[in-house]
Amino acid sequence: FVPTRFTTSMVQKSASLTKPSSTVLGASTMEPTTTSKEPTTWECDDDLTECREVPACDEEQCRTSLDVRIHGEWYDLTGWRKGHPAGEHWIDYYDGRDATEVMDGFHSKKAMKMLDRLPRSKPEATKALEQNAVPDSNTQIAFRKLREELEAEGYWERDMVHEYKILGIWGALVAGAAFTSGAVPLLSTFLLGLSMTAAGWLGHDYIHGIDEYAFKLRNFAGFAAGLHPTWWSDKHNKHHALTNEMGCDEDVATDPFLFQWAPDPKQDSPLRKIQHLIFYIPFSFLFALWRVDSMKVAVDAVENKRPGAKNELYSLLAHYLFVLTVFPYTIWVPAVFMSGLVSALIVTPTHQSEEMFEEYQPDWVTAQFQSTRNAVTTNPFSEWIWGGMQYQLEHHLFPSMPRSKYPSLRERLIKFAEDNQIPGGYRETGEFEILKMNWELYKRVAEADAVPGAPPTRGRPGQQGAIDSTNSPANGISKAVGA
Ligand code: HEM
Repeated sequence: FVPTRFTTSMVQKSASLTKPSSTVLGASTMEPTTTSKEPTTWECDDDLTECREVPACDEEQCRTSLDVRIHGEWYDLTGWRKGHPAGEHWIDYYDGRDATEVMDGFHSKKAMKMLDRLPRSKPEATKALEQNAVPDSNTQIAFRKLREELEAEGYWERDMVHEYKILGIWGALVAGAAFTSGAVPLLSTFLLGLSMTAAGWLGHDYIHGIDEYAFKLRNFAGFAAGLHPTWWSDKHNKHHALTNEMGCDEDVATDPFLFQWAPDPKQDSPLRKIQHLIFYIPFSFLFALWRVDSMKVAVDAVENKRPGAKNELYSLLAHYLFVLTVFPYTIWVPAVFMSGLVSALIVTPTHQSEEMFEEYQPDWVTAQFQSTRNAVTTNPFSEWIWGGMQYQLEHHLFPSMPRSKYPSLRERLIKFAEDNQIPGGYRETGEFEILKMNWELYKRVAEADAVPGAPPTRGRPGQQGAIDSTNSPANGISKAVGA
């Protein structure tokens, strides 16, 4: 962890010369006469009466410092950002912001300990950063206390009987599908479809997990469901960090087939008007599309040398080798569509009918309560097939906690919501009622007129867009204090 600072002198020089109404011309336009080896740019006043030569800087060089607050302490992550195992786009987004909840939510004990070795922000920067950052709310502070209590009570310890039971059910379904594939193809398709949905939830558990058991099974999603762990981690953790944030959370970016709010006419689609009548078609494609995305990211991850990329690719190849050898395509293709439909019916209603946010939500805890609704299951089959997603709020607040612990959190979270006066409180609705709520939303949006200027579903700066550091609230501060 030796921090290597990016060049800042060029940035400060460039910043001091920049005027709001200036035009920047590329070197090729103005033919600079410099002999410097550094790339240069010319910056001129609007009327071109006065031009200055300024060194150009690429994205990396232009970055000043990257300061993130975690548990009340500011860390300067500038030198380390490239070392972040999940990619620098994650930490860039929190420049000048509080990242306590995402840090606690996504990381192992080992990662939390690494914090001790990271450099703290300069004291002169800290004061300015603190003034500009949104202060921690009482709800966030109370939530951190609750988390500490739960950790002390052993809520992150796995119940291995439960783990082996759910893994065993998956194995039995695959075996059942294989044995019946010749004699009873319809039953085989049904069992294989159920196994794929179950594999999706198990893979989800393991990739979120922060213990040795989960780390060992990280590639299960690739082998058993054909879903790539890094692809899933990027997409799904973004959904956890920025739940229902319009333009950032890809789980609510389902257009042009399904819309959760009336779009701008430019983003509209004729399909919207009938979305409540055809929703099951895009739902059925969920896993098929995820498999295509998984393959793309698998290759990309190997090319970009992301951690574990080769093994993740092999797990996908092993999956296809297995299903193509054991099952005829007339069984496994329909099974992919069936499992997609079942999984989409489960994942969509717990967020889509709740609050959508046009802006970044600094109080992540309150935002999770406002954007999430639990489903109350009515029978043991539902309790199993929902795969822990019925406890969506517990899962969103504590993504790395084993799912078997969620039911016992209900009373505590109800009290937490009351004590902290969270708007809407602890939200839960019967499993069929919640599906109806989702369908009614699709219908309402289908019947609404397009709204000029409505927020887009994609393309707002989220973690992936954060590499453009203009999005960073800390940008100006770092320059001002020369940090
Ligand atoms: C600033 C906000 C941060 C965000 C939003 C973030 C997000 C993430 C995400 C999404 C993952 C992937 C999790 C998975 O797929 O299992 C990850 C992994 C990881 N991150 Fe971060 N991260 C942040 C800061 C940090 C910092 C400051 C450190 C070091 C102190 C760190 C160390 C790690 C490590 C070691 C992993 C690998 C998994 C683990 O051991 O927990 N991250 N991070």
